[in-house]
Amino acid sequence: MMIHTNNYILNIKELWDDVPEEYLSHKERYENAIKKAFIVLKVLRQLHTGNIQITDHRTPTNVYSIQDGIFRNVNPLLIHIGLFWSTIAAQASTEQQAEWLQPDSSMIGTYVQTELGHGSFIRGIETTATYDSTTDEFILHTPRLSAYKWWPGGLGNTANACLVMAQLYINGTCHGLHIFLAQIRDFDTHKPLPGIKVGEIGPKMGFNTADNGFLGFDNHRIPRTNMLMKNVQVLRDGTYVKPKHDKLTYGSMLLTRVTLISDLAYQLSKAATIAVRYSAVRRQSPIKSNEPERQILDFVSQQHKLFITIASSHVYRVVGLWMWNSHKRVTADIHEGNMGQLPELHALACCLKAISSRDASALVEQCRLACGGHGYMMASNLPQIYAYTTAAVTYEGEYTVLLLQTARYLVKFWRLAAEHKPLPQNFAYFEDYIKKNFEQWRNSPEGIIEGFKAIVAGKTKAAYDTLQCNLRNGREFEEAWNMASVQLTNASEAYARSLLCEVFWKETVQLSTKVSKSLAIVLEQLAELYLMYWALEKHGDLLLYSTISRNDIEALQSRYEELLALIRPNAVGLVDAFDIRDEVLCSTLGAYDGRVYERMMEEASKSPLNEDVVNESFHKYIRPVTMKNKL
Ligand SMILES: CCCCCCCCCCC/C=C/C(=O)SCCNC(=O)CCNC(=O)[C@H](O)C(C)(C)COP(=O)(O)OP(=O)(O)OC[C@H]1O[C@@H](n2cnc3c(N)ncnc32)[C@H](O)[C@@H]1OP(=O)(O)O
Ligand SMILES: Cc1cc2nc3c(=O)[nH]c(=O)nc-3n(C[C@H](O)[C@H](O)[C@H](O)COP(=O)(O)OP(=O)(O)OC[C@H]3O[C@@H](n4cnc5c(N)ncnc54)[C@H](O)[C@@H]3O)c2cc1C
Repeated sequence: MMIHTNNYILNIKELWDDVPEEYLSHKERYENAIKKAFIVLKVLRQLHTGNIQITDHRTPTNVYSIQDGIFRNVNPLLIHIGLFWSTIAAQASTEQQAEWLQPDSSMIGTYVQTELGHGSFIRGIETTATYDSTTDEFILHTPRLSAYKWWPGGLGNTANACLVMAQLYINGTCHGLHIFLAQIRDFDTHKPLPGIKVGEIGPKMGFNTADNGFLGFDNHRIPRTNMLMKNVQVLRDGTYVKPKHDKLTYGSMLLTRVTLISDLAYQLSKAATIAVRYSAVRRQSPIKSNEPERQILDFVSQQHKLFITIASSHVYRVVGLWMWNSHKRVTADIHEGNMGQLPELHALACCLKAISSRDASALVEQCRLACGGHGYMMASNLPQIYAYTTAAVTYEGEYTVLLLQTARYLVKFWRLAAEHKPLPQNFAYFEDYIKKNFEQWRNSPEGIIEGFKAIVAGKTKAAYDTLQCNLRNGREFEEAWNMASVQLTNASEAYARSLLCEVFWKETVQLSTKVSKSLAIVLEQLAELYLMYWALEKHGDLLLYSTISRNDIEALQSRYEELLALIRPNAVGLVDAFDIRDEVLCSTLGAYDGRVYERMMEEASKSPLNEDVVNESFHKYIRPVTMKNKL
């Protein structure tokens, strides 16, 4: 059968709610989501086996985007699809993959790493996997409460299998963290297997259909061959065969951090679409006293809040793709045994994941605020998009922790520069900074990119100098590092900003040669706006570390305001171009037809509190008090 994915899925009635999910209980929400998840999974399986074929162009992001509309929240199978299978595909041996990656597999899995006591510092994970050579098995064990797994999506009620991160012990020697496949529930009855304590962790700020769970093992045995053995092996006699790089086990986190950048771009495009369309419909006060009320989109301060969101969505889409391609290249190299590019990829993924999630959640919240009171309604969908987006600042590596990873990389290159040792081309600007080879400031995108590099160099130098000073004062390295950590994270943030500006500008200029002149103009305006916005936000840093002057900053401000005016006529067209269907956007404020007030009233009529003209609580609680008072 040939189908168009969007139309096919959108026409499955059971996927769409009559009652908005906010009115459901915690339990009902899960049950509703799981019903939909398995309808979607069935379609995905049919696509995989070729039983149905698609006629539309499909990328991982837009399949995911349809799901976003269906669930309005999170697919409880998100981790099964996004992390469980991909980790097996990346880290299991060929034989294991042949056995486990069957399209009709009974396994519903999740990725189980974080514990009650440890999330960021994964070397501190306490779950153990001890090899028993007499039975050729690993014994999974949770030694204490803090070692309980806590958070994995889909674990609470749905998964019957999982990939567990645990400390590997062989003959009393700990070999560090490894990944094991463990069945946790019976495939037929779904009851937890003996030795497994599993459940759901309760309501959260968002992700309430994600079925996050806890898990403890009481000496639970699995076959030796259930350790993921592509990069590392334990042989039958207990011999440990080391991996080529000891962080290959962390590969799933690396891949997810890369993927997340594009997902955040998509969340931004949803928020921008809602807020810009609403701002074109909403009128509030005249600008000149003799005029009718104006669309709030005509207020320049409103444009300042919204156009940066449109631009940032493009930035993260472009940079997300750039990172995806780098990841593909580096993975192919690793496959050939060459690990040389892995540290750079890790450093880039860490700071870009950190900054993209932080920017995206701040901008989604800005869009919500830009919709005034109506943005506070769940029916605007902005609160849900915010709750979803802000979680990404924490999961898959907490913001500060990831910035500190990138700082390690920057400090290494600064040390080379300080010791006048050869530097790779992409860090040549460290040497220029040391030699005070400062470029004359240019008020142009290229000038801003150079300026941002000067900030990276200046902030890395400041952090490095503080680190050295702490060491000279007799501190241990780790303590000296902790004392310099505010400056180290600042340097990492600056590095991410310089990358975002440079990659986005270069890619846009290239793309502009391939599209119509009129489109090229708009794309370049957006890219320029992005660079100007951040130059103005960081003008204090530019004054500290580059040759920018007060006059230059004033000129940048004027150009920025000029760009807002130039983009204004295309603002609605730009968000329409994100091409997000109403069913996926799920917003009374952001629908394509602009019937904002009608839709708000329609949604309000669905409130169970409007079912009865007089709610029964009146008779139970209100009347006895108010009538008594009257007597
Ligand atoms: C369309 C699809 C949309 C996708 C949407 C996805 C939605 C997802 C939903 C939510 C799912 C969430 C899942 C999770 O959260 S899973 C749990 C994630 N947990 C974390 O990320 C923990 C963060 N902590 C860490 O990663 C590590 O603890 C940390 C890196 C901080 C430190 O590790 P460790 O202590 O082992 O490191 P060391 O200090 O010993 O060594 C540091 C050196 O190691 C290098 N390194 C670290 N990580 C990596 C890596 N991944 N790859 C390569 N190299 C790595 C690092 O550079 C250091 O090197 P140097 O010593 O040379 O500096
Ligand atoms: C919605 C959601 C879904 C999740 N899904 C999964 C999942 O599917 N599977 C899974 O295994 N896990 C999952 N997690 C867990 C997630 O990966 C962790 O919460 C995350 O890695 C952060 O760890 P933590 O909670 O221990 O925070 P902590 O590390 O305790 O952080 C608390 C604070 O301490 C600071 N801090 C910690 N260490 C340092 C340091 N070295 N230097 C400076 N500051 C530091 C942090 O910056 C932060 O401010 C999920 C979490 C959420 C919120």
